[in-house]
Amino acid sequence: MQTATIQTAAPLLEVSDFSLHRGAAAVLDRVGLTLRPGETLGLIGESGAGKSTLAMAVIGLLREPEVGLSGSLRFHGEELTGLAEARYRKLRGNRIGLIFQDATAALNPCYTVGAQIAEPLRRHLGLSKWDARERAVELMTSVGIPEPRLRLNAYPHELSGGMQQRVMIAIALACNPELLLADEPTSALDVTIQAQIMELILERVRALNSSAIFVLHDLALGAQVCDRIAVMYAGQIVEEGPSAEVLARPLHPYTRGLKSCVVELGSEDLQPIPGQVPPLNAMPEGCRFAPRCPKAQDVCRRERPAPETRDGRQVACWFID
Ligand SMILES: Nc1ncnc2c1ncn2[C@@H]1O[C@H](COP(=O)(O)OP(=O)(O)OP(=O)(O)O)[C@@H](O)[C@H]1O
Repeated sequence: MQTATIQTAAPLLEVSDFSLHRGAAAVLDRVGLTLRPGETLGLIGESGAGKSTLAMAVIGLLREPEVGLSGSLRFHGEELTGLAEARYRKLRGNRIGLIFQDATAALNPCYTVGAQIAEPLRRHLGLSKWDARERAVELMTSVGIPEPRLRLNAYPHELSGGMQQRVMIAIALACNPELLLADEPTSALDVTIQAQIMELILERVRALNSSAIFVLHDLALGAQVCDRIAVMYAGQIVEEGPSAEVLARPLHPYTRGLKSCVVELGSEDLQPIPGQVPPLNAMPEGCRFAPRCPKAQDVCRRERPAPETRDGRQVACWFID
């Protein structure tokens, strides 16, 4: 979709001031994001930043009373926090698809892959057994599974990791979802096929004109495959904006740190970010990055900076250059 069209379209997903607590700990702290139809967003950050937690909350797999929720998650204007499970079931696997990082764990070992691809087609689209089977063959072809008719009857363990991931992509996209959540979709795969699978997901997302959120560790990969990037640190979004600009000129000190890790990797100038992410039960009062930030002043330790619009992006820092 053209960038100008995307910018004016009504949001598909709107996350505002959204927090998620596990006990007293704010795993997500006042997160804000907007995703428009046809847009791809990379959610980038270190392990433990809260990326998967946000994806799981959007798809309704982390709900009250298991966790505490506040703020708002809207899908096509419909509030998702507090949505009845029966309603969520109509969205999940239908209008919102999900790809997990580990297909072996996500696929049911007791059912053939054909049955697992056909299930959402029958449940959400009401296809007959025969039609669902034929559509499953088409979907398997579209994700590059050779001899799909033969493989319909295979159990997950009979397929390679890459083929299992292709099956999961077929399931996630079976009902042409408007939104795809892909949580580290290639990290459990061999390096040699990671790029192929990422390319396949992007190609299918574009073909369906769907929106997608990719949960990733890698800033450079996120910038390469997504229209926009949101950088998360310790449960907060510190910077969000168009990928090329965020990568070329990061404004938040944490994004800069991530970039220097990527760009300098393998060279003698590698500059790892000093220190560690604080534990959930000991988060700093103000900016959560302050203890590791080279620019931190008293105000950073005292008060959390609100996101500010700068050069077409949102940056949460007291000292943006
Ligand atoms: N079931 C759980 N119980 C308690 N704490 C949890 C649970 N799952 C996640 N957490 C904590 O929530 C925080 C966010 O975790 P999350 O998995 O969302 O991060 P992430 O950015 O997706 O990391 P990764 O890239 O490693 O998946 C972490 O501090 C993690 O330890």
